[in-house]
Amino acid sequence: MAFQFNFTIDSLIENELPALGDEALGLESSGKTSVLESQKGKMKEGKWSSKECDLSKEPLWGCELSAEVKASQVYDNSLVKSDEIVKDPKEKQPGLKVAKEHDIPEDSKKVVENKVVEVLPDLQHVNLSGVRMASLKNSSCGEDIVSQSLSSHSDLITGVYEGGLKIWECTFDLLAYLADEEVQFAGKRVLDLGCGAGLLGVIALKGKAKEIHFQDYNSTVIDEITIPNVMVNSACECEDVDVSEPGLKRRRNSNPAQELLSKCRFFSGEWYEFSKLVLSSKKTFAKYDIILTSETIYNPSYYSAFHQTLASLLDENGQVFLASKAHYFGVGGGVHLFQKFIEERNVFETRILKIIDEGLSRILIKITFKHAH
Ligand SMILES: C[S@@+](CC[C@H](N)C(=O)[O-])C[C@H]1O[C@@H](n2cnc3c(N)ncnc32)[C@H](O)[C@@H]1O
Repeated sequence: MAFQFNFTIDSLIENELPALGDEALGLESSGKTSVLESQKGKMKEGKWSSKECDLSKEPLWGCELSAEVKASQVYDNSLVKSDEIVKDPKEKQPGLKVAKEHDIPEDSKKVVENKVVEVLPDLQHVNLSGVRMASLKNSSCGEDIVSQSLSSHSDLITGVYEGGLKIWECTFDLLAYLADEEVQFAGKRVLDLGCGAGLLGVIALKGKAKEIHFQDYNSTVIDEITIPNVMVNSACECEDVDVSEPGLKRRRNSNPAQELLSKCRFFSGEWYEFSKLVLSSKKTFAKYDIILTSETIYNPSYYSAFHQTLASLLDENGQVFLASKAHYFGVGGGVHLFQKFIEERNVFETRILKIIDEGLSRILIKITFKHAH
């Protein structure tokens, strides 16, 4: 697949919407360069390194600490039972967006048509500015999150849009860690929780995971970004397979990209609702061996739902790899607050895997059940 970058769409958006800041356009770093743009320059080196990322020193912006968030910082110590979805009564919930499973479109060409594909080391993804631009033009249908994000000058609108239209920098930290530590996915059931672009799940797919589920709050993100990304990477993965290799058996008429895609399921919706949906799904559901999650603990008012989701969906010997900034200014969450929350609940234990100390620290942690062997 050709390497393509389309800077025209980015500049088109900037020209059409001159009053809006970089953040509103999903450009995460300070100045005019996005994390992704900086990655393009690093691409030739062919391997992830968190040190190479152009990392934002900027706090999350545009979000006032609401009364809702402040209220949710009072936690109760009740034990979470892993098989029940019990909402914390003290928690004031953001809109409980109903969860749904998304069908995988049959015509993969249609899904990626009019989308520009960019290449990162070992990965491809659709150009996000292009998707935002196209969504703006069709803003009369669906969730309309792009125009809401633009008009509110925010990458996060509680209960409306939760940030999945861009790739956040801790994703790159976790990608680097998974590669460096050669974390094994073969035969595993994996969830990319709060997936956005879904690059973590794509790496699990490439690592021959048995089953990969992708969840994002917003259905627009799943339809316009996650599914296309999984599709382009599945197709690309299959191009790399030498079918003439002796001994490589393949069913006649089988479509290898389709086979890879059939390992994937896609969900949108709020975390409590998502957990309920998969646990009650008619399709067989086995708990996840690995949950990958990046930049999902910024808002303390979601901690109860997040914790409950991990507790109800993680296999008893499973592990969660979580990447987060140490602190999210404005929203109030962060690693230390979340660790404190976990300690108080007494269900999981956490271990710090890596601290990336460049300005605002970013931290990778592993979460396992306390009783895991
Ligand atoms: C800041 S984005 C990070 C996206 C992606 N993981 C990354 O690192 O690029 C946070 C993600 O968590 C998910 N999320 C946040 N709060 C949620 C909630 N209460 N229920 C369901 N999903 C939520 C959103 O879907 C969103 O994609």
